[in-house]
Amino acid sequence: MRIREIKIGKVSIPLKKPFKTALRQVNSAEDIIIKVIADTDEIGYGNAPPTAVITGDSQDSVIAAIRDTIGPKLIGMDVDNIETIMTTIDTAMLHNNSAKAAVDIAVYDLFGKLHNIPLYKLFGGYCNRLTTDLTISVNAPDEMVRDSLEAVKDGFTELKLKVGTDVVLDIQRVKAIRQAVGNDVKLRLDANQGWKPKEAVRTIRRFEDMGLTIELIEQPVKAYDFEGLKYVTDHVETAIMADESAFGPYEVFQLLAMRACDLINIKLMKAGGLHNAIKIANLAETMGVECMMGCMLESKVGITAAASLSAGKRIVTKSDLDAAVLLAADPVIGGVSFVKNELLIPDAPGLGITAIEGWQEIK
Ligand SMILES: C[C@H](N)C(=O)N[C@H](CCC(=O)O)C(=O)O
Ligand SMILES: [Mg+2]
Repeated sequence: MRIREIKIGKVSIPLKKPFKTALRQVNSAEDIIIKVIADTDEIGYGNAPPTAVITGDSQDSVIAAIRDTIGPKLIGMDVDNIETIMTTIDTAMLHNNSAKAAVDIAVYDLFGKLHNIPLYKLFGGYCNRLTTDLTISVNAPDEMVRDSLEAVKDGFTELKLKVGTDVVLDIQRVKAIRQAVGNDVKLRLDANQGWKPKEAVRTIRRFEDMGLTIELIEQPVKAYDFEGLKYVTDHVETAIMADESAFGPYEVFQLLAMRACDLINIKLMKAGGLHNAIKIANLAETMGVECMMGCMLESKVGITAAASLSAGKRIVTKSDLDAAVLLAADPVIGGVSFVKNELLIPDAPGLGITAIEGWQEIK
């Protein structure tokens, strides 16, 4: 099976509610969905939601990287030679990790189809269902309480609360939500780089003194501030997770060597795809550091790829794969299915995706 052509399309999917973090606010998921087509007419699907504030990628940069630089190098390559394909993607250009991720996911999808194996089994087959949290956007405390209660009513037992805009408000937010949802719901926080190191320590200690029982806190400080992240990790009891700091395998290697965090959030769009995400999981496992599989605001293509890796690997013990739940529509036929807070991974070959409704090629 050889790669014959790569087609690129855009989808714009409205969100059920505006998505707000300390870094950005959006009302829709703007995803690039690609088709890598083999000489057998088999299609591998991949996606790249450009998240400029986190990865530096825009729609135009993703399209140009795939169309003009990465894609042409792959035409005619044998899908069975996946190791060489992955090196070709990785070395085609610097950065542009979301574009690389889209192509990498689609090639893995084809590889799974070629060998008639679902990707979660290819990656280790540890389990075939996952529990995801649901993200609560950062808003006024009463609005976040309403959103949290609605999520619990819908069956979510783990909530990821966005904070990081104002420490005084953040304490009010978390206190009000803990009081409203009770002690059986797990609360994880994501500050999306919004705090300074000392401010983070003071705030997290307040949560601890108030007995708010926070499972983990994602990315309290700036992505580049590894020393600041370590300072926070060393000075609080609560588990600290690196997200934006934990970009690709090299950054994760550095964070692990520094013991700068307790947990790693793996995202395909930061890592540049499944190939590098596997390296991250292996590095973390070597150091005994558990991982969460996270996502951007993206279609079910990327969620299925991320869920397949998460289900395959034992070291990935947590999932923040809620993007498809936040979307008001799902154009992806096949892939993972959602039952309340559970993702069920299909046993079909590759990603198990058969079509994208309304997908239109852009030239
Ligand atoms: C959607 C997911 N639950 C999430 O919160 N991801 C964010 C970044 C996503 C974005 O801004 O599009 C995160 O973990 O920081
Ligand atoms: Mg995060």
